[in-house]
Amino acid sequence: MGGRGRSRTQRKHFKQSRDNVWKNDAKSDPSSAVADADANANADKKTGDAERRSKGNWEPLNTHNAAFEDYYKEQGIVAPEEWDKYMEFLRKPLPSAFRINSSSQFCLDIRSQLENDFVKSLQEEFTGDEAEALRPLPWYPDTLAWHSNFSRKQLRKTQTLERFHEFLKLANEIGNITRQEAVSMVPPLFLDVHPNHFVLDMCAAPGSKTFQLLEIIHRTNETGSLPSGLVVANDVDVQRSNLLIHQTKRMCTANLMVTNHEAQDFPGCRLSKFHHNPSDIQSEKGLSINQLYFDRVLCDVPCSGDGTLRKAPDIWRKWNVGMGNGLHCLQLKIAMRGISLLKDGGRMVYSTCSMNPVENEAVVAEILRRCGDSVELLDVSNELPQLVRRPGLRKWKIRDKGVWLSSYKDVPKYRRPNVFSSMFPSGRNIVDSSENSGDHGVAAQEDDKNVVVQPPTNDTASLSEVNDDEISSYPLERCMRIVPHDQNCGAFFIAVFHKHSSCPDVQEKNGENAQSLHKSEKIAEAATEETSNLDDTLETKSCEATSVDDAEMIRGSLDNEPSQTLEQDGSEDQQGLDKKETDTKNVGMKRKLQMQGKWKGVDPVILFKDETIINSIKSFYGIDDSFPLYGRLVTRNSDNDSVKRIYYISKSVKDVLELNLLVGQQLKIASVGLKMFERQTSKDGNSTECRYRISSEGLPLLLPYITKQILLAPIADFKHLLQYKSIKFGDLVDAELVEKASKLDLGCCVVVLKEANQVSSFPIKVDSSTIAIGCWRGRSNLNVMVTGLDCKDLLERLEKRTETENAESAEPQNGVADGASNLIDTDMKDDDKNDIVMKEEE
Ligand SMILES: C[S@@+](CC[C@H](N)C(=O)[O-])C[C@H]1O[C@@H](n2cnc3c(N)ncnc32)[C@H](O)[C@@H]1O
Repeated sequence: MGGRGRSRTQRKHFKQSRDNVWKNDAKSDPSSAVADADANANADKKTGDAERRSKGNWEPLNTHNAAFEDYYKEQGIVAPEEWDKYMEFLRKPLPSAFRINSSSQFCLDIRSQLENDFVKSLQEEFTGDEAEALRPLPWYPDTLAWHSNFSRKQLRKTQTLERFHEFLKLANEIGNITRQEAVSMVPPLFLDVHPNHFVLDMCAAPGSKTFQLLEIIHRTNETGSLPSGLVVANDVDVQRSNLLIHQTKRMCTANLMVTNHEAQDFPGCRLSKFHHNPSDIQSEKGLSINQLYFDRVLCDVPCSGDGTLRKAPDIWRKWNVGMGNGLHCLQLKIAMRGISLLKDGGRMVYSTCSMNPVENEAVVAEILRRCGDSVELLDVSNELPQLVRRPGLRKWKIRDKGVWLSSYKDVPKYRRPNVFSSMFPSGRNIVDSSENSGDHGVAAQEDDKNVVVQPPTNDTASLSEVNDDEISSYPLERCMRIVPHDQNCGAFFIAVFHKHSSCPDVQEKNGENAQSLHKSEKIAEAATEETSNLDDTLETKSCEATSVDDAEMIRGSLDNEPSQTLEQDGSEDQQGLDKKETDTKNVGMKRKLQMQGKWKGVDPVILFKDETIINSIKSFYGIDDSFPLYGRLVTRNSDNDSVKRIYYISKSVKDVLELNLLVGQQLKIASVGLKMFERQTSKDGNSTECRYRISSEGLPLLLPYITKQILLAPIADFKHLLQYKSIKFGDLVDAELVEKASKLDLGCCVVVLKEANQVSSFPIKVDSSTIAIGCWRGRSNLNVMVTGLDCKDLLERLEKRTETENAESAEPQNGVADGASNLIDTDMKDDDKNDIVMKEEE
């Protein structure tokens, strides 16, 4: 079928992505060269590296940082005898990795191409280490994730490698594979997601993990049906969210909602806060939910990012202890909000791409402390056994202002607004009788923290009770730390929580005060501001890390932010689509409408109810009644006359949207739904009875229900269409196709590839293997409405299939006969090509 994942990703932002700083390093071996376009590589690099380059200064990057080495040596992050190896790997460029998108229609073809073509041909070409340079990641299910370690030099060396490089580039651009750091693929695998789950990805941009979550949600759904779950992908950064929106477009999903909130304040959408009798409202509206609770929460928080040193070596220069210390509070707040949004029985994964215990084990321990028996840190040592990981630490220290601190009692009073008891292994606060409550030291702060969550009483201790060498009492060895030298990858930290029951204090406080700052949070934020003024400032902007400073800056800019996502009508104008329609009246109208939405600068999501338009679409394409259209279409424009794009939403998304309306639009929705219909701009189109064409993203879902404007094309005509994009009826080979095509109404139509032995019967039977493309029936020709890149890819896939089928059918025969039959085939194709070109010239 047109195939989920066939729409081309717009990569404008990726093109502005982080330069591969290893490129500067003349002496290093840039073995990560194939990852140039790594979708995750998006951090701004305005600083030193850019300056150095602009001055033409290409000296190798410094991969030394004494503070970093001192810090991690003291933490015992690896055994002393491993230290040199650990550092050696951290200084090496990161091999690239990619995932075959399981939702791609060609997933199996791609896997077999890798296994049977590239792995074999590369093995023949290379020996020794190079032979291992392309291999599946053993721990990833179904051989769908791959490690590739060829240097740029190697990629130019042989034809096989050049072909492999071309394959990777095209597959990535089309959306058949996703380039993603190997360790970054791990957290979603531990989340145990099912298609019926409501999943929240709290800090989701640029979206590589969201993409994985969506793939799992869609894993088992049959052609033309949608899963009952959904993914809410949230990120505070609007620009990074736009990357996510483009990235996930390739999924062609109606089960995704993208929001822009500070994750620590993610709205709970509680109906009971707005209505005295929420159950009446709920049953009256047919809602199945009265609050946003999730079965799964992914909490991939902003972090210092030192696990990405191999990919982003500029971190060597920037790293300082303040980065981790300054993020601890925010990470904790986000994780606690995640727990409170989790259903009883639900699972949350907390992850960072940092190796720092203050961002990792300290946060995990504090969650357990605050939640008591309601939450359990799971032992997942039996899951993904092939993934090499190390147990979490139970002992660590805090470094602040050049001093090592083993316990909170060592923290000087003036540093207590910055260094919190939760950062230490015991998490113990100190009750010091010399401190009175009027003091802005820890007592006041901890009092304040208790406004949010009552810590267990044994959380405070007298000075004499606290050991110098603290060890956490929680089973933190259940956490996982992935280090680079174990399996030649980046570093990552993962902890998996199970929520047994709600923790009433946490839940209530978070729910009630979702939009406001607590006094303690204000103190923490003041402390953060102070931290950022210190020598050891928070300055990371690495790809997978965003500092508190960024979040603050972004928060400030949100109010002035224009409609930025493509989903919003404002940016449609930017794209130059149908400009004439944006007359002064409409602009005025749109402004007014925007004002009506709760979120300034964000067009509200509106249920599309125009029956005349819906009926015209339904009857033009003969959409079967079993496909629910009414109540499932949304737009970002309430003026029906100027609606250009109509999106389709799943039942789960519909429920959330309705709840959101009832609770006063708490959710700031950047993008929602699957683009299904687009207003056609062609002159022919305006003369048809239906003014909307089916978008290529929407086609896979709608295809089984279309009974009109649909054609069945044999392989020769189908290939010609892909090759020449426009074919006159007279040039089509198949007489039946010519007859049927000329009888269609002018406008959008669908062309389905006729399988070898398929008989032409209507309605056309489709399944997950059906290949179809959107076309335009003009006065005398058929025009393809698929991007050139998609045509190229699809054509190559069809050629590949034909080759395989030919090879299989020719197997018992001798080699001479094989060659002959291929030659004839090729000659015929050339004849056909000439035929068409000649006729076009006529
Ligand atoms: C580690 S990255 C997430 C990577 C993402 N999960 C992925 O796999 O592509 C952290 C993200 O957190 C976002 N962020 C920072 N502060 C945040 C906050 N307070 N609330 C929500 N998102 C935040 C950043 O914009 C950044 O995109």
